[in-house]
Amino acid sequence: MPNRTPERTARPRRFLMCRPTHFTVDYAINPWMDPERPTDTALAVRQWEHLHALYRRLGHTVELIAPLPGLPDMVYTANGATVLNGRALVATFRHPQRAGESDAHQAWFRAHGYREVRRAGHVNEGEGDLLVAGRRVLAGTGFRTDPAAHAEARALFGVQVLSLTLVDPRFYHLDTALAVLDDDHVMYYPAAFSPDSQALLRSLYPDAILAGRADAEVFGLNAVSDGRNVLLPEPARALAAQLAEHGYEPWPVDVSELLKGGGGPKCCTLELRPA
Ligand SMILES: CN(C)C(=N)NCCC[C@H](N)C(=O)O
Repeated sequence: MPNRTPERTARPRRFLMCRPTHFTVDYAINPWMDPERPTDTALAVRQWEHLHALYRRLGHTVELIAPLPGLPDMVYTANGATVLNGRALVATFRHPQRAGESDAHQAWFRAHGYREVRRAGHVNEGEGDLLVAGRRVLAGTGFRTDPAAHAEARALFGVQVLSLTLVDPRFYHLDTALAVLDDDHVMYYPAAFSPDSQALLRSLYPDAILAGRADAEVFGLNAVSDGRNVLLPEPARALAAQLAEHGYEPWPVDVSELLKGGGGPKCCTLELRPA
């Protein structure tokens, strides 16, 4: 715990979300998905609506992309692109089941005046693996995004891109194991990373909040921060308490239905960073 709790400041954000109208789990591309387990689309929609309303209540702007039939994972907009300084690097998905989402995102960014919209030339699952942290991008690899995509992001965005290797298949995207809290503060679950990546994270963020296994396993790190308010899955109670000790305001949200697809609040939220 810090000696003096710092004052945290919220910055209004612009997010892209997709209503889970067609949400279901009828294939398994991550260890959380079980097509045998029933899903309740109406409940997923209610949980999503609560998340959407909470962003608006906290003063954020939410834009919407239309859900398409046959793309049940489209609710996880974080995977559709990475957007920085008005440039959108649109995802190229590892699994064919999600490939159709790339066209939908590309069309959305083109229609909304982004100054550069580029389709990734390598497997790149958007903000699932490329997290903007101030003037750098933290980039995950190991299960989904190809390391070559990190170099492509560096070239397009012109910022430092640091590669981090994930080693536990349950934490298959970087945003399941690490959340950016503000430009220079993060929280993460060390065991999800290779020893080299753990050492890099320790040196970059000596005052990071370290999540325990129980909180990581309920997707507590799949969180969205505006610099002060942090939305995270409701069962991650110890992590919420750690956030409060560090001056953040935790907002527990019930995303139990959306977790059946292997995604939480962050997965449902792509940050748009205009020029
Ligand atoms: C935090 N995560 C993992 C995300 N950013 N996205 C969720 C993607 C879920 C989808 N069924 C898949 O496996 O691709």
